[in-house]
Amino acid sequence: MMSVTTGDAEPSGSAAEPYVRFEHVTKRFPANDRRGAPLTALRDVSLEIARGEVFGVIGHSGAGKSTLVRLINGLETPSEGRVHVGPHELTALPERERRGVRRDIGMIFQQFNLFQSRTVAGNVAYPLKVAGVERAERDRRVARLLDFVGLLDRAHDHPEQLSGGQKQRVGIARALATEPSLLLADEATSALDPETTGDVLALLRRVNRELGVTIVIITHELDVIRGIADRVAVLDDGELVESGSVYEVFAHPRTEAAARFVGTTLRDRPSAATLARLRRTHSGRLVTVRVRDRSGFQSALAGTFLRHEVAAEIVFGGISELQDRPVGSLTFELTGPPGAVDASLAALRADGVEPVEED
Ligand SMILES: Nc1ncnc2c1ncn2[C@@H]1O[C@H](COP(=O)(O)OP(=O)(O)OP(=O)(O)O)[C@@H](O)[C@H]1O
Repeated sequence: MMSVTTGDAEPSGSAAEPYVRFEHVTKRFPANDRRGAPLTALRDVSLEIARGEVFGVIGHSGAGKSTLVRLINGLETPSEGRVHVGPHELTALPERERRGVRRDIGMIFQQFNLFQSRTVAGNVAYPLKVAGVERAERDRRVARLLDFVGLLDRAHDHPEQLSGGQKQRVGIARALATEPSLLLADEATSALDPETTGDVLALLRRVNRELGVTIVIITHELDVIRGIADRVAVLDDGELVESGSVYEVFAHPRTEAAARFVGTTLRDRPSAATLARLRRTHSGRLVTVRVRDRSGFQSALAGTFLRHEVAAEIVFGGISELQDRPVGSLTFELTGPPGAVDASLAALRADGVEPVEED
């Protein structure tokens, strides 16, 4: 492990102190032409990001994710509301001090943004040069950083000689060079294949856990959030529609927008086509139940059906894991004496399970 210090950052999970705070932030951009209405990129967004956590922001293209990042690093100012980073309220700071806050924030990008004419070591050294760090100390830090990201043996190569994943490792080393407390990752894995994405996320996890750096990761990919984030906010058309632990938001989305995101990757209700196929081979009533993270959940289900003399056959669904907790849904074909199926469903509802009858 390297000995890079990161200010007063605490290790992941131990702190609830808000580090980044949005208070009713709205960001409008002027219309493209004189007669058009201004464009609202973010509408009344409030959120808190704790020191030491990995916070994901997910949303479709144009949802306002990059605008949110640019408000955190002070490259944009809110039209309404306030943005706090650490003890500072950004809008209240003069530009010179805002630059100081920015120095404590590292950034990585989808297209890596490396200097092609500089070597790997030269890219990592660049921010240290700008900060006036003297040569010997610079060399020491660059070597430590390249060792940390596993690229010490590529120090003298140029970016064009590297794979996408390696380029992003250089990007990460460069972003960490000035020992920031916060790392902003804007679609940092979107140009990478799934396996390389996994490697880069694992590295970011180490940055968080071993160096105590708070990470805000912006993405349109659910798997990225599942792979790394502690908490997540869902942005939809400029509005923050839901936020919470990754498990809460993805296992039990409360809004249509979050459910749309989740439904595309987590196993959920059968599609219309699947349902039509199931109907052809199953004459009983089809009922879907979301898997709950509580012990004995499935035996309780089985017990309820048994008590009501209802035969329950699983015909669709599955269970996977999210943050080490079970998540998924099961579709049953239920058959039994008159009234028994309804009675068993009423018993499930009384027990807090929400069976959904497929029509
Ligand atoms: N400087 C700007 N001037 C005018 N409109 C802007 C500006 N920056 C962003 N927008 C608009 O604000 C909205 C949100 O953009 P933003 O880039 O934040 O979304 P995003 O979620 O990051 O999308 P993507 O994933 O495609 O980058 C878009 O409609 C965009 O066109």
